[in-house]
Amino acid sequence: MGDVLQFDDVTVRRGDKAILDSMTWSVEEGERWVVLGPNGAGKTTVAALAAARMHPTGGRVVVLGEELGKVDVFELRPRIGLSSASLADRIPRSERVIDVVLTASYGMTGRWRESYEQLDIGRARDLLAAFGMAGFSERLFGTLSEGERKRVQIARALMTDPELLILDEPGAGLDLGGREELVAALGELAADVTSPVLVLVTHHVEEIPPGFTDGLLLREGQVVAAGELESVMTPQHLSATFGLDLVVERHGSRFAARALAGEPGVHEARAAH
Ligand SMILES: Nc1ncnc2c1ncn2[C@@H]1O[C@H](COP(=O)(O)OP(=O)(O)OP(=O)(O)O)[C@@H](O)[C@H]1O
Repeated sequence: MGDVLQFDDVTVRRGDKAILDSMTWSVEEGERWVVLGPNGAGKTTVAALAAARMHPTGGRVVVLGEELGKVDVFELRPRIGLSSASLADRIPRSERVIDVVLTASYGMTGRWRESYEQLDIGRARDLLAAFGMAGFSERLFGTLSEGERKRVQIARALMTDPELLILDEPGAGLDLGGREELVAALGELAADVTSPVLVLVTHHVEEIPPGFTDGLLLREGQVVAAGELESVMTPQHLSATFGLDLVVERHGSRFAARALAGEPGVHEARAAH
């Protein structure tokens, strides 16, 4: 039984389609998960369930010890940090960066706690600095680059000091430098024992930060593999997940994948095994 997340036989239906199909998954304290799969695999659906933003059609979802459907989600949500494209779309472009981060804590308390004002501002500044955004506090959110916005969103998601942090495609739309900066920042977060449990949704194995411990591979609403990254990140599992023959390489703490097709040298190397 996962202390942090427990999905038992979870199904989500939309019309006559099961976008998640009998999914079982456990997440424990201290783990750092990556949820990997192609477009339409059900990753965002998993993230929305884990963040208590959606209820399952069937089965049981337990988040931080509370079963969805039996808990007031408005009490549960402040314990979960979420960064996603749909939440980002709701951030006013005219809001100052420091306020984007600070308003996460208003959401938690539902009111402005005068006596905590300086503490909150200090925390927001520290979080922005941790994600390389120290000089951006007074800028308007709408004037930031895509990569800068992603980093502000993660700082915002951490503002309430959540027990669980869910990042749905934080690397989407970033250039190579932006991606590498994000991966490094998430690697630092993963290495910090005081960090919340992390769940990172991505399409790309190259975006898995160092220090991530576990992987959930999804295809068409079903689990292809789940467990320790070492055992999950095989060419067989990833090929089944993405529906094409893949070569998977590990360089230190990072992964890379590419299609086997058009790689005769690789074919020969594999045939020789
Ligand atoms: N409200 C809905 N009605 C019908 N189908 C839906 C609905 N929401 C999601 N789906 C479908 O469910 C499937 C899974 O969607 P989901 O967004 O969870 O996938 P994903 O793995 O996050 O995809 P992507 O990588 O493209 O963001 C998709 O085929 C999507 O079209």
